[in-house]
Amino acid sequence: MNAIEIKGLTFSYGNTPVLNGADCCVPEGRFAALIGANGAGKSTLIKMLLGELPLTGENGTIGLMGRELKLFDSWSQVGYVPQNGMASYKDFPASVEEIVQANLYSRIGLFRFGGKKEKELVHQVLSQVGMEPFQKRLIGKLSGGQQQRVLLARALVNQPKLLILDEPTSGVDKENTEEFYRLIKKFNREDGVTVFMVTHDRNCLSELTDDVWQLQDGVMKRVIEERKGENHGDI
Ligand SMILES: Nc1ncnc2c1ncn2[C@@H]1O[C@H](COP(=O)(O)OP(=O)(O)OP(=O)(O)O)[C@@H](O)[C@H]1O
Repeated sequence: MNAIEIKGLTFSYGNTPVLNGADCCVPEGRFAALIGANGAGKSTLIKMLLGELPLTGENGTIGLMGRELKLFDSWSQVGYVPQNGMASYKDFPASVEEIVQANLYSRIGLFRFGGKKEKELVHQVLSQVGMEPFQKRLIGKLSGGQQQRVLLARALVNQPKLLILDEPTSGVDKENTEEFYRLIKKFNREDGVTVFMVTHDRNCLSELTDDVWQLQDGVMKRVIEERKGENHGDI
């Protein structure tokens, strides 16, 4: 089964076309990267995948986990890590554990507090990403790299089958970037989570990914795998 299947996807902001018949598929269990120049439409494509931008019959089709997007309702199977997720929320009044637990709302209910089981899940996933010691800290008081690890824990707390990341290490230092990559590689290789990651960091491609897709002129093509160890720098 394909975790993601995109066929003939088109999208315009007003009269400005961004996607122009994009096709792509990510089989279950794979680690795929999406690369492309600034403004190529990568974030637009991610927003369409997440149902944040409208998809009509004329825009082509998107399948998630074998279901058409408009019929898809298993959103707890999809984890999402945005770019610089907490950068604009320096004073956000929530602790690390509250941020992660909030993503369990579909099982807890919006106006209820989590029980022992939910708290255990939160602590378990924070410990997997090395952030358990920070669980009581306010999210806005952590470094960018630490915040991204918390957002990874938040995405993983529902044990998703598909993890979508939009430039998750942008603005994060080298050491934290490597740690972040080590974590997602582990979740992909050991737990079988399918990964679809937008990135400008070509150095990570050969080490991490099974497939690399490039978005250019509104269409997607699979590009030849990078050779391990070659340094192509940023796109
Ligand atoms: N809400 C919007 N309204 C109008 N145009 C938009 C909107 N969002 C993005 N665009 C335009 O659509 C194009 C694609 O933007 P998008 O953010 O998807 O590119 P990207 O590949 O993610 O870029 P980057 O690598 O810089 O993050 C750009 O030309 C951008 O200016």
